[in-house]
Amino acid sequence: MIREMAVWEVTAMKLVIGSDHGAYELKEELKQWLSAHDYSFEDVGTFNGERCDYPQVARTVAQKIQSGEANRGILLCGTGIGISIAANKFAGIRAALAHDHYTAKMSREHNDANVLAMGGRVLGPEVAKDVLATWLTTEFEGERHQRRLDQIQSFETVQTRQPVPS
Ligand SMILES: O=C(CO)[C@H](O)[C@H](O)[C@H](O)COP(=O)(O)O
Repeated sequence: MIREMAVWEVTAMKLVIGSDHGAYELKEELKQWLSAHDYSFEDVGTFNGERCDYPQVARTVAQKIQSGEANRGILLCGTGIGISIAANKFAGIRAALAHDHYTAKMSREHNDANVLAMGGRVLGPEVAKDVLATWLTTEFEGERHQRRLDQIQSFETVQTRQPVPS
């Protein structure tokens, strides 16, 4: 059954947010939106518009989720592509690149995405806020989707660069 999350579930969420220079301005806008909606979050940078490397930001956010310091992450770069690729190298991370309301909703209902990736050079701030709000408040459906996530998780135990057994 699909349901929206209860207020206590939303406020208990520990968020971590990070971006590279390509989405620094979007990060600042989204932080204001999060504060206005009573979400608590940690900003791990970048803290200005100077060029930096998105894999480092992805690693910081992924490791905070792995350690339990945060339970959900928001990652932003120019397109959202590189930073989601990097985050998905970390065990237990399900980073979804979302561009609109539908992909944000599906990333939660079907994929239980624990990281939302967006592109600061792709989305305007109002669309990005809608994507974020949707992702934060949509529940995972479980059932058949859990079976598929279990299959994905089983790939994490396979040695890298070895053929994946069928
Ligand atoms: O997705 C990305 C990389 O795959 C991001 O768009 C980065 O923000 C982008 O590559 C940064 O590029 P820049 O020319 O160094 O600004």
